[in-house]
Amino acid sequence: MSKLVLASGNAGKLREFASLFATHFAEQNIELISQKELSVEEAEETGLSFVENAILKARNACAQTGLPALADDSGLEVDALQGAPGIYSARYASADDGFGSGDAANNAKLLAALADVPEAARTARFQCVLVYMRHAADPTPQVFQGSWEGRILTVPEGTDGFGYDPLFFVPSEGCAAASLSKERKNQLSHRGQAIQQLLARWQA
Ligand SMILES: O=P(O)(O)OP(=O)(O)OP(=O)(O)OC[C@H]1O[C@@H](n2cnc3c(O)ncnc32)[C@H](O)[C@@H]1O
Ligand SMILES: [Mg+2]
Repeated sequence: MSKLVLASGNAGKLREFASLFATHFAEQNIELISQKELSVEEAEETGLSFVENAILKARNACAQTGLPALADDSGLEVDALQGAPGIYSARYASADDGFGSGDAANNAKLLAALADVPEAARTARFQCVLVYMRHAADPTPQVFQGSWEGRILTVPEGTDGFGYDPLFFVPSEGCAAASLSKERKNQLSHRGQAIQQLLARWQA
C-alpha cells in the first residue's frame, strides 16, 4: 500500500476526494491520508494563481511528512465581479467587511455583491488545480485542471456539498450544486474533472 497525503484542511474537499478515490483508485493500493492526521501545519497561500498555491500546499505537506502529496487549490470566478473571489474564495468575507468568515459569510457577501446583477449576467465557474508532488524538491510537479460552468443564484438552495455550492446553479442539471448527490457532483465538477485527468495520466 503506498501512502499519499492529501494536503487540504477542507472537510468538504476531503469527503469528495475519499469518494473519488474509492471509485477510481480501488485497485491501485493507494492509502489516502489527510494532512491533519499527520499533524501537518497548513501552508500559507501566498501565490497569485491557483497553481502556485497548490504547489505551495503540496510541497509543504511533502516537507513535513516525507511522503508524496496531492493538493487542491480551487475557487469561484464570477464574471460580473471580474473573476473575484477567485484565488481568494476561502477568505472572501471577513470581519472587516461585517460578514464574518466561513462558508455562510462568503455566500452572504457574494449575494450582496451581486444584488443588482440580472440573471443573464450572473455567469460563473469553479476552477480546480490539483498538484501531485513525489517529494518536497520534486522539479516536475504533475498539474491537472478542471473548470465547471454555472450561474449564481439569488437565494441559496440545497443542503449537500460545501462552500459556494448552495449558490452555484448547474444548468445541465437544473439545480444548485448543493442539490446534487456527491456522486453526481463528482462526475461533473471541476474537482472531478481534474481527478479524472490524474487517473488518465497515472494509468497511461
Ligand atoms: O486550502 P485547503 O486547505 O485545501 O482548504 P480551503 O478551503 O482553504 O481551500 P482553497 O484555499 O482551495 O479555497 C477554495 C475555496 O473555494 C470554494 N470552493 C472550492 N471548491 C468548491 C466546491 O466544489 N464547491 C463549493 N465551493 C468550493 C470553497 O469556499 C473553498 O473554501
Ligand atoms: Mg486554502
